[in-house]
Parts: sequence; structure tokens; C-alpha cells
Amino acid sequence: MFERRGREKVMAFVMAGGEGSRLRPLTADRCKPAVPFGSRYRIVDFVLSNLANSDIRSIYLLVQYMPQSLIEHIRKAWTVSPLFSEQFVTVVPPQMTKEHMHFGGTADAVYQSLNLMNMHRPDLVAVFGADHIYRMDVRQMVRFHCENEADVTVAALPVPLDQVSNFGIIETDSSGRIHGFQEKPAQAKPMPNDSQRAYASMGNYLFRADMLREALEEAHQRDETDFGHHVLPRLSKTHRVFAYDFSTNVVPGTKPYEEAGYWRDVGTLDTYFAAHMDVLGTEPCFDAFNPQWPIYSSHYQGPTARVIRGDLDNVLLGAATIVSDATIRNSLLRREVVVEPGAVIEDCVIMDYVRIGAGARLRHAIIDRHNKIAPGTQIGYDHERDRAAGYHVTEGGLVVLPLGDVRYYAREGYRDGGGYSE
Ligand SMILES: Nc1ncnc2c1ncn2[C@@H]1O[C@H](COP(=O)(O)OP(=O)(O)O[C@H]2O[C@H](CO)[C@@H](O)[C@H](O)[C@H]2O)[C@@H](O)[C@H]1O
Repeated sequence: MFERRGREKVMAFVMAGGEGSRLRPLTADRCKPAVPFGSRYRIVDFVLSNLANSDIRSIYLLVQYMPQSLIEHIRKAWTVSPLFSEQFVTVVPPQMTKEHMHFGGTADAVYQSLNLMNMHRPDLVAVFGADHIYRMDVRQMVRFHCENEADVTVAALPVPLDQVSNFGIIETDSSGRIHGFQEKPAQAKPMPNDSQRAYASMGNYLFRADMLREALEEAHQRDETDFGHHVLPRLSKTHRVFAYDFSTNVVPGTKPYEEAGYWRDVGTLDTYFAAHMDVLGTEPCFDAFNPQWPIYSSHYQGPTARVIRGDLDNVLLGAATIVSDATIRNSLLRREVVVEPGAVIEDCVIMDYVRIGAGARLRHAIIDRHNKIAPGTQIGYDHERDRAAGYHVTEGGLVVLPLGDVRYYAREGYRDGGGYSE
């Protein structure tokens, strides 16, 4: 790992207010950063772990849409003993003054929280999204920012031309300095050295602290509320704004078989599901196991999973899950799932506290938490029948069951107030 060039003090705003409407029904009751991911994480854990592993530990999480589940998760998973840290992750809701009843956009959310900078007096402010699956050593971006004496640095990577309308698209010169920034254009020019792809913002920015304050005050005067639509296009004309090439980021402990520069937006149900398949296999393209760059999550104290006979192939099992005499392939089951005898589960993501009844057959499906699947049920075999049962079926043929009854737990113990807290 490199030495930090100076001793820049960095604080972070993590933008966690997004609705994630394309992830419905998974975001019907929670914001996108709170959506579970993998065998034990929430999406927000990736950015928070990246910041924590990069020694950035003054983190404010700006929330807005359906924040309750996210707040609970932060309280349970990210509360550090005051003995070790005065400040760690603090959740910041909109301040609800007469003037501001909610955050108008990402820039407005930071504008309303500018007073939090007074306490820390940072040199640099990181404004990062909370919606992505990736590992990143942010210190390397800080070093790049300082070496270029940048006012703003935007983390960037190439995206296929047919996806430019989902991203902020950047034009740079050979030094990496940004001369054009267009938020979600219908079309864009390809990169000079790659005719199939355009250079896109990852939604992660570093700002010189005093400059951020000035830029947001000016944006506020102009009634401009969004980094991508307003602040960055304007600053790229008047200030030193650079693109940090994410493909140069080296994360310690990355295995040779992993995809270089792995980063996924998981913006739709189909891409969210595909990212789950990326963590499976003997050589996954994104390996959850990396002791040099851990992804932190809840402090669940339950026991390991238990398999009492079964035909399992390429499966991740969460803690306290029980499988009895079932067939499971290419799937992730999170914690406290119960799979009864004769059940068949293929290409599925089964979230926490779900019970799969005896003889049920599930294929290419996501089952949100707290669902009880009755014995003999078939899901993913006949999409007409799935729709008739009220399930969501995506264009890609993925069947998604929304959150079940939150009072239902597949395993005994909760009903009398027992069980493990996360
Ligand atoms: N009012 C609010 N308060 C607090 N948090 C909020 C918020 N509104 C959204 N957020 C959060 O801010 C981040 C950015 O979300 P946006 O919906 O503004 O932009 P989007 O992700 O589409 O594009 C952005 O991210 C892509 C990369 O995915 C870039 O290419 C693009 O330029 C950039 O605008 C997300 O983490 C979201 O959860």
C-alpha cells in the first residue's frame, strides 16, 4: 500500500437517499442502499467498507426515501464503540426547515449539511454514492487529486455506448482533465481509444472543501440542486476538474481470477441478480473473501449453517440456515432460511428468514425476506401462473417476491422474544 502524500484530512458524505425505483418490489419498503446483497450484506456496506478501509472515518450518510430499514442497519452494523472512535457513521435526515422540507437533489442534500463540515475542518470532502457493488482504495484517488492540484476529482470508468443515458458522461484531455460533463445524455461520443465505450462518472467525487462550499452556495442561489445535472457541468468549465481512472485502482488482496475494476450499478432487478451470480463459483469475478479489504456488515451472533443431507452445487449459505434433504444449485441463501425436504432451488437468491416448504420448486427467482413458501409451490416454471399469483416477473424472466410479513421468522425462537439480533 502506498504512503499518503500529505496528511489531507478527508470527511465523507455518502448519498443514501435514492429510491431505486427500477429495483421494485425490493425497494417498495426500503431505499436502494438498504437492499440486501450477497449472503450477508446490504448494498450500502460496500461504500462504507471502502471508506473505512481507506481510513476515512468521519462519514455522514444522507438519507431521504424510506430510510427506516437503512437506519436500523447502520445502528446494528456500523455503530462503533465510543471508546474507539468519536465519529464514525452518522445518519443525517433532511433538516426540514421552513425553507427546505426535503433534499431537492444530491447537491442540495450536501448544501443542507454544510454545517457538518465546520466541526471537522476537512481539507477534502468525498461525496460518494451508496448504490454500487465494488472495492476501491479511496486513498489512491486522494493522491491523484492532490498530485493534479485538482479542485474536483470524479471517479470514472468506461461504459458501453448503449448505456450512456444512465450515466454522467465525461470528456477529458490526455492528462485526465475534464472539459465536458453531460448528465445522462441520449447519445455520446466514444472514448478516443475505444469506439464501443464512453467514459462515465461513477457518482463518486472528491472536492477541495472550501471550493465545495462556494460551489454549493452558488448552486443554491441559482436554484440548482443536482451534482450531475448542474454542479459538475458548470465546474468543469471554470475549475480544475479531473477524472480518476478507476481501472488504475489497486485493492490489496484482489485475486488474479477476479474481474479487474469490478463495479456494478445493480440498478435493475436483472443486473442485481446477475451481480449475485458474480460472487458464486470457485473463481468468482467478485470474491467476497478478502481479509485485506473486508466488507463489513452486521454483527450477527447465530451459528453457522447446517445441512442435513442434500444435493448442493455452487451454493452460498448464510448463518443459521438449515437445509434438510433438498436440492440447491447456483444459489445464495441468506441467514435463518429453512429448506424443507424435497425442495428444489435453482438459480435463486433467497433472503433472510424465508421458509421453503417441502417439495417446493423454485427457479430463477429472488425471494425477499420473511416469506413462507407453501409446500409444493412452483415459482419460475410458468410465468403466467407467477403473475397470476401476484409475483413480479422481469423482462429477463426473473420472478421476484416482495418482502413478506415481517413478523414471520422461518426458525423458532423469535415468537417468544428469543432469537439473535443482527
Ligand atoms: N435527495 C437525495 N438525498 C440523498 N441522497 C440521494 C438523493 N437522491 C439520490 N441520492 C443518492 O445519490 C446517489 C446518486 O443518485 P441519483 O439518483 O442522483 O443519480 P444516479 O445514480 O442516477 O446517477 C449518478 O450516479 C451515476 C453512476 O451510477 C453517475 O454516472 C451519474 O453522473 C450520477 O448523477 C445514489 O447513491 C442515491 O442513493
